[in-house]
Amino acid sequence: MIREKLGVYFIMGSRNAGERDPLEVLEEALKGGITCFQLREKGPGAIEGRELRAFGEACRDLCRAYGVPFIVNDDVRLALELGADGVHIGQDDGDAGEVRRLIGDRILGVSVHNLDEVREAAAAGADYVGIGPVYQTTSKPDARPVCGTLPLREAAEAFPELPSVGIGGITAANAGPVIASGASGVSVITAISLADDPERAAREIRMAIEETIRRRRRAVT
Ligand SMILES: Cc1ncc(COP(=O)(O)OP(=O)(O)O)c(N)n1
Ligand SMILES: Cc1ncsc1CCOP(=O)(O)O
Ligand SMILES: [Mg+2]
Repeated sequence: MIREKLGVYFIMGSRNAGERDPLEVLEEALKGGITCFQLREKGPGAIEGRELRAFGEACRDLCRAYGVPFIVNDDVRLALELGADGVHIGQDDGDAGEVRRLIGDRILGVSVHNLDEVREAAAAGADYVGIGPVYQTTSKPDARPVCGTLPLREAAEAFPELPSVGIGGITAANAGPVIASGASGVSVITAISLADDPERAAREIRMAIEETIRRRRRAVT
């Protein structure tokens, strides 16, 4: 079940780790307990072609070694070449139904911003939706305005069968309300990729969401 794999969904490209080796950062994040990884190669200095494929292969192999799904952002062809476990697309990245046909039963994630888009993603066969930016982010210059946690709550209430993740500005300190709103997980770039200690950062986010889940269980029993 993909829902169980979305808890701490780390996203990174080769340029998101500052001065550090991104593969070392990914391995530390895996040791810290991330549950899903997305290769998102964007922005200044983004690599492409053979270099990107080699980086993608190294990310994929690390994820495999830790039993964590490896998702590719935007690029269906790269995902298929790398034998990725799935693809994540946004509203401007093509038709979700067509991507579903191209990737077969691999994981399909779709970015959404309102209930109409959630409905369309579900109809196209999405396995999960990404909703955000929940909080202020510096990682996506073309992000929509901050939406807070309300769209996560609305999506969880209207489409309980479709798992969601919150994204944008999420840290261990503010992950709780995202999960409390009904999301199955949190997607994170900066709070892990630029942490002094990515392993500890990943572990702290995981502990924060597990604590929220425990509190919710206690509240309903
Ligand atoms: C899990 C997750 N949620 C949302 C996004 C954003 O996708 P998109 O809107 O297509 O923006 P880019 O990431 O392509 O810049 C995501 N990548 N992952
Ligand atoms: C890809 C994306 N989509 C919405 S916000 C965002 C960036 C999230 O990065 P960060 O965790 O650094 O805020
Ligand atoms: Mg995209």
